[in-house]
Amino acid sequence: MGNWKMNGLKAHLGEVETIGGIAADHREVDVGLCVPATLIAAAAQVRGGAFIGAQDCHANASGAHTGCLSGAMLAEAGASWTIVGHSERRQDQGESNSDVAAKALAAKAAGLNVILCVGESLDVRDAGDAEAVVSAQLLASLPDGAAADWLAIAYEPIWAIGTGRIPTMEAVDVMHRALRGALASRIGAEADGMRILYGGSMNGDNAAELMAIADVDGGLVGGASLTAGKFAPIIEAADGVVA
Ligand SMILES: O=C[C@H](O)COP(=O)(O)O
Repeated sequence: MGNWKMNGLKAHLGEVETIGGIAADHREVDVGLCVPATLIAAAAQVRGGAFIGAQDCHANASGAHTGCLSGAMLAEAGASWTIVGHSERRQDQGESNSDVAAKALAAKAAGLNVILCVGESLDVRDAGDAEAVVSAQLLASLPDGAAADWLAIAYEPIWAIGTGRIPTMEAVDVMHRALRGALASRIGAEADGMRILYGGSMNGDNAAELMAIADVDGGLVGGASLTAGKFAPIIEAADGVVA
């Protein structure tokens, strides 16, 4: 899944169209782009084989929430997915774990699939507490009724986002196993099928190795999803892992 964050104008819809065409050639892989809300409707017109997603969803279905968008609005515009709980929103908008769980439930109620993000700061990583802290964050953010047919998790170490740095493959493996275990402690066997994506400086050079890790089921990709040229090798790497 690509996350365009606060990037993209109508001039960039050609990238959506090209990525949609590549997605159509890789049907074994679920490919999507979470574009700015202003582009959802137009992107949905040219999406080809790619899903279109939003980047946030309000916890309420309607009401006096100036500047916010409900799940129904996002779905009507053409989104079939939304991200909730991205670290940039947790930080910039002060979203708490319970806010994130409420947003996920509201998105599900509107028929959206959801990617719920978790991840640790560099201080937490350096202190050696990352698995415990992120597992606790996940369980505190997990909505009631969490199930693999509508919810995916994205593990994004905050210090790896947009920095070109990634954890060692071993560290990713250890974290994803821990998150799978945390999920299992709450939802039992349903955890086996829930996709856990890795995010944070994934690119065409590291995607294959990251996605070959047993409990890594895909990627949440920022910068390298902005152009078809950079996103295509990641889609191809995912297809190679599926094959
Ligand atoms: O949502 C995507 C992530 O924050 C990763 O961003 P990045 O690939 O630019 O590091």
